[in-house]
Amino acid sequence: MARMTYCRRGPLISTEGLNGVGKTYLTNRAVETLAVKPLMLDEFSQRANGRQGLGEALLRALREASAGDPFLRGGTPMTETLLLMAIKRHDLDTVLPDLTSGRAVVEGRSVDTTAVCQALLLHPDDPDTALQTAIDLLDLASSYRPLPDLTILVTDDVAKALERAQQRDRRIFTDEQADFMRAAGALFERLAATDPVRYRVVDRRDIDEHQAAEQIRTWLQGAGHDLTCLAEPWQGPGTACMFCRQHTPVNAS
Ligand SMILES: Nc1ncnc2c1ncn2[C@@H]1O[C@H](COP(=O)(O)OP(=O)(O)OP(=O)(O)O)[C@@H](O)[C@H]1O
Ligand SMILES: Cc1cn([C@H]2C[C@H](O)[C@@H](COP(=O)(O)O)O2)c(=O)[nH]c1=O
Repeated sequence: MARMTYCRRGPLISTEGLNGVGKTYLTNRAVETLAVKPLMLDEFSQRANGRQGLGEALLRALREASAGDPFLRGGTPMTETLLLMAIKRHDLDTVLPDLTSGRAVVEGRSVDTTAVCQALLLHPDDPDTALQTAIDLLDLASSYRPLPDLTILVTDDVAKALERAQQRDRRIFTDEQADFMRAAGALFERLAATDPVRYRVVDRRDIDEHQAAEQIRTWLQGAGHDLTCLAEPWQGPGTACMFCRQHTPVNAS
């Protein structure tokens, strides 16, 4: 068994949840009160005309192929899955220097969204198989890049999230898109329950926005402790940490 070595890298944190659930709003409120700010990596919808580079070009290709669908569905779910995972790997590549210097990074959506949305596309009428597929897709994603150290899932009434998303984006979701969102909400919650170590869930049905932001703040503050070295997941045991370059000793247990 590999022995853990502790690393001075910053924590990689993701926020997850449905469109309009308040991930960005609540995280920004939580971060406002932190003395040391994490680097915030934009959600996809914030990137429309901003960044240049390979990640943006891949996202543009997905947008064009899906002709305005909010869930980037172009009809070839596995190809889209691999491109989405490549974008999330690209996101990680862009923040490696920050993480290496010890800074926390918060990604608005990470590979969990990809796993949930693509699993639903592959198994629209079978929630149990969709859950297993989401777990399998996360496993695939974790061979591209390390999973986040902490994932904060924000949940709420789907109808409220939908209303906020529609108002913000000035668009009406079709009934089919609203159904997809409902199914994604249920799958996010089931997926989170499979990994209580990585996930924290904040449910806006139970607490007000001040309490929710305070809860997120506490989790962000606690995320930097006892982080271990991480090798590139596609390399074998005993390879150097991708952040501090230490070699993790490999011990037979
Ligand atoms: N408690 C709140 N009070 C007022 N406005 C809110 C609240 N929560 C969210 N909003 C607003 O609702 C909209 C959706 O919230 P936000 O952009 O944070 O959602 P999101 O989860 O990041 O969504 P997406 O994934 O679609 O980008 C935004 O316009 C935001 O300002
Ligand atoms: C990462 C990712 C995103 N999507 C969808 C979800 C949203 O409808 C849009 C925009 O995302 P934002 O980050 O909330 O701005 O993209 C997806 O379907 N699959 C994914 O992997």
